[in-house]
Amino acid sequence: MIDFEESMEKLNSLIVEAVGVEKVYLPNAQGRVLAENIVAQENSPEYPTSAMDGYAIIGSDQSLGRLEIIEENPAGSDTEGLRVVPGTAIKTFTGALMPEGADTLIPIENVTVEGGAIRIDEPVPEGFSVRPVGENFKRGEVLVKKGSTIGFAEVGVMASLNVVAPLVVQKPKVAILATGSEVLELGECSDNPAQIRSSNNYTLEALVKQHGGEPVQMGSVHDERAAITFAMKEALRSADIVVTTGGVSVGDYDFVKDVIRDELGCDVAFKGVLIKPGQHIMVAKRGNKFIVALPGFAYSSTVTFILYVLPILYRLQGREYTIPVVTARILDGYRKKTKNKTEFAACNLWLEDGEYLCDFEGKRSGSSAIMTNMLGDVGLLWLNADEGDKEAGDRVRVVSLK
Ligand SMILES: Nc1nc2c(c(=O)[nH]1)N[C@H]1C(S)=C(S)[C@@H](COP(=O)(O)OP(=O)(O)OC[C@H]3O[C@@H](n4cnc5c(N)ncnc54)[C@H](O)[C@@H]3O)O[C@H]1N2
Ligand code: MOO
Repeated sequence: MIDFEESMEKLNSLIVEAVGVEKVYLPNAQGRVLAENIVAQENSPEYPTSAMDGYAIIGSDQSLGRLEIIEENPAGSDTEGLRVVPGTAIKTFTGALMPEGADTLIPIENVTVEGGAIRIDEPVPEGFSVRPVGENFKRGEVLVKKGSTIGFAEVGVMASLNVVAPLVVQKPKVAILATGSEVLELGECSDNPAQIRSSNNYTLEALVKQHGGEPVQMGSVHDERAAITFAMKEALRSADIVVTTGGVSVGDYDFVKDVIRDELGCDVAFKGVLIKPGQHIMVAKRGNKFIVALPGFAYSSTVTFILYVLPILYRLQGREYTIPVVTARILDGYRKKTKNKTEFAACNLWLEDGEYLCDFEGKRSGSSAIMTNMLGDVGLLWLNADEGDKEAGDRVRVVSLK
């Protein structure tokens, strides 16, 4: 077994070619990763524009006290031919272009209309309520950077630029296959008490979706060499990454590791890492496809997916990935379970008065089967192989899973 640091070096040195790009209709691009810089092709606004309902005037004319209303200028109308000359005002509404000659918008609340004129009740500073050219953005500015995840603001900014279909990164396909003769699929009837529900493949499907991949849900297969080989060959046909759970440790029915080596002829990057959970993890390549075999326990497969599959998934999208870590103060201490392994323990993690705090209240101890420890505001206390127990008040490193 190699140590955790070496496994990370080996993982990072794998060559990962980013998947392709595609154009997607803007409303459907939410959550996708942008594959181009979005550059403003115009100024916004392109012309000085009124920010209030009122009268377009020459600011210095307010000293005259009374200005003649010569025209009306609603939003969306062409201002060609409209011109404010000294002593006059053009009624102008929010969003309308400022007519030529005017430099100030006096709001309707600041004037009294008397016949065909306005009386200035409360003057405004020159330039008041006029949105200057390029207030929002200027031609040539990069407004949304390549690599950004498209959220509501990105959608809004692109819509304002008439970007109908931005170029986005294709979603890498991640095939997920659970193995185990004891596992039952969702909804499947049980015919003996030794069976358990398969949760791994659904946990991992959720993680794939959350991190920009397209899951290819393959369900589960029994611990049979031929069935595993068949399913993995199928998976390799369509997916960029094939993730399996179970069948990687030392039992007589743990065939996954053998199938990867012997039946599929993959190049194994590493098998076995000094970590808890997940020591039996295997990472391999076949051509430009990745095979990551995770241990069967629910907690182990989840943690190792986060540590070993997410970096590949991100790099396939052309994105950087580093394990998201915060420094927290531990409130109740932690007894390290291993002497020579890097340990990841599910803890509660929260922010209070600008400081991260963590504790183990409500967390169960036992085997790596315990998935309920991942519920709620969870983090992973990260202890290096050479670290020991942590006492209440210690500063610790925690992987943030928000
Ligand atoms: N003699 C040894 N026994 C074990 C060792 C070892 O080093 N020597 N390692 C233990 C560790 S650590 C782990 S982790 C597991 C990993 O074993 P496998 O990857 O071969 O996984 P399985 O044996 O197939 O399953 C382990 C466990 O997880 C349950 N499981 C399996 N699939 C699912 C699923 N889809 N959803 C939920 N739970 C699942 C399965 O029922 C088993 O209880 O090996 C230890 N043994
Ligand atoms: O690899 Mo196991 O996950 O330590 O229980």
